[in-house]
Amino acid sequence: MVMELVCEQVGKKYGDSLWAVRNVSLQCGPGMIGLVGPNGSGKTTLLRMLATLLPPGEGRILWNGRDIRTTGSELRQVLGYMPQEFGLYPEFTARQFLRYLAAMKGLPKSMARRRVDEVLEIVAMERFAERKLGTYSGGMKQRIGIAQALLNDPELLIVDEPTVGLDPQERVRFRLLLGSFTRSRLVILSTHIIHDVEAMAGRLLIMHEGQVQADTTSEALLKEAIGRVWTVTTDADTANRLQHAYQVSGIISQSSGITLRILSSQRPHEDALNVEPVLEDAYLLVAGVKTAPGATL
Ligand SMILES: Nc1ncnc2c1ncn2[C@@H]1O[C@H](COP(=O)(O)OP(=O)(O)OP(=O)(O)O)[C@@H](O)[C@H]1O
Repeated sequence: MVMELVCEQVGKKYGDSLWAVRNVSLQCGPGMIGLVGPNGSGKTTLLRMLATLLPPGEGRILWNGRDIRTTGSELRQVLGYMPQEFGLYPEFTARQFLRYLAAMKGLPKSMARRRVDEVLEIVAMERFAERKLGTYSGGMKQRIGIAQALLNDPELLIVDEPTVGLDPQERVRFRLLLGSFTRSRLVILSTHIIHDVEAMAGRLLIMHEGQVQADTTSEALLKEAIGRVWTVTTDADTANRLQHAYQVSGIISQSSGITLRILSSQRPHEDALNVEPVLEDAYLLVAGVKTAPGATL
């Protein structure tokens, strides 16, 4: 089965001057791609263009070699999309809601009933299928969001910030669930939290101000960060000075002093110890983001 998504210098401008996405060129095949970047970096805009919900202002998007501007309905047949916010009808049960969406997506009635049961099973929600959506937790709602995106057994699954609002346990469950889909599909998952994709995505696209700043892998990112991550335990004044002078990826306050995790090519302090990077350090080095004080090590 061919499964290729290509972006050729794709751009989108809102109003006269704000380029939400600019000059994005990509070639994507099966597997999971993590689209990572801070809020406002253009992830949603790019995903909406890929999902045919927004026409590109510039450039072309090709699915299996054909421009989706003219063959959008073909792509929509094999597309599952879970937007950042989707409307759930609180009075519907999960089963009613999914049957309704299956009908909207044009699945024949006989097939729809079976498929609704299948997707409920995939997201492990059969037990709650007769409960009203208004009574669901955030994690349960997200599972239904994924279930609706899977109704047509999509080749291309696009998921926009699925873990926002989930508690840590729900996050882990959700990651495992998504990870199980990737084998025979192209899954694009956007997040501003690198942990959401670190174990699953073979490829990471780091977005910054509408552009793909890095097209890389977790391993390559980590490799680049070797030798550039330090910890130092010091007094409050020195810690304060270091925080202003360097990029900091973590802070812990202890009775022995304040321990900073510092990202720097050079040793930031004579007592600083070089430590092994984790993906978050590596990402912050590329993204150049200063972490707010209070972040954990
Ligand atoms: N409909 C719109 N009209 C005007 N500006 C918009 C619109 N949608 C997004 N933007 C702007 O475009 C830029 C990119 O936004 P976008 O939502 O694509 O980023 P994002 O990385 O998905 O962020 P978030 O996770 O916060 O949604 C931001 O500056 C945003 O304010």
